[in-house]
Amino acid sequence: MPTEIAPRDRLIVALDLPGVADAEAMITRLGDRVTFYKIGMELTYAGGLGLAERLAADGKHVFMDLKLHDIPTTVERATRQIAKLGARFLTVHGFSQSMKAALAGADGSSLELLAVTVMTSYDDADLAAAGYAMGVKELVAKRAVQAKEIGIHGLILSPEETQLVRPLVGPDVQLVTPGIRPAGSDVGDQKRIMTPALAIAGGADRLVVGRPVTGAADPAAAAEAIVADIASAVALVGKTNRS
Ligand SMILES: O=C(O)c1cc(=O)[nH]c(=O)n1[C@@H]1O[C@H](COP(=O)(O)O)[C@@H](O)[C@H]1O
Repeated sequence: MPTEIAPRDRLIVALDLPGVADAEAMITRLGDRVTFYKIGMELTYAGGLGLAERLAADGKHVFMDLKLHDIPTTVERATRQIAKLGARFLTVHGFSQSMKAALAGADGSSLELLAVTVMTSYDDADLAAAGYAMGVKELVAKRAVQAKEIGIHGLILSPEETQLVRPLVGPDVQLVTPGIRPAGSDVGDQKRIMTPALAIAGGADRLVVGRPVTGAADPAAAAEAIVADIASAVALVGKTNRS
């Protein structure tokens, strides 16, 4: 795990909110505590592209979570448009055609691509129902290796798979994990989850957190508590690595 990423920059808050005004109110409440925001499908379809540009211009890191997957020409051309927003990350589903096309579309820009391996709301039974002849761990590992070979910058996976995947992809591929649940928080529709500290201790580089922050009575306090957990886990991992 690269210890040079500041603990605060490891928290990515998912702005899964119904409108730009709601998102702006949340960003104001969170203030300097949060440096990295994810804009997904809900907010994008509610007019969030302008907000993405404004956030990037204001110096925040922006993660466009649009999970591209289509014929290669469409993915490449969509990626080329998204690269103009000034965002740092974009998700693409971890299929070879889509990953290669997104890389071609991002060429010449600073956009980094994250390949979604297996959604954190899926377990082995969900994969079997969708016709896959392998379980979550095997499919995550297979897609991680393909993504690395293609030259993708990072992976979306659950914290349950980081220790399996890190040796397969080496130190330079960023491991970004949703499925984060501070102890005692609602699991909701997530199936593969872990606390912030355990996720970092297990080798996640950055954590995506939505409802545990945006649905908290005090989102700023919730974000600050997660950053504190991340900082303690990073310190612990640093000590273990040195010993
Ligand atoms: O690509 C993602 O960000 C993503 C992939 C995945 O496998 N699971 C997953 O939960 N996400 C996103 O991460 C966020 C998690 O939100 P919470 O469950 O509210 O913390 C949501 O915005 C999801 O769309």
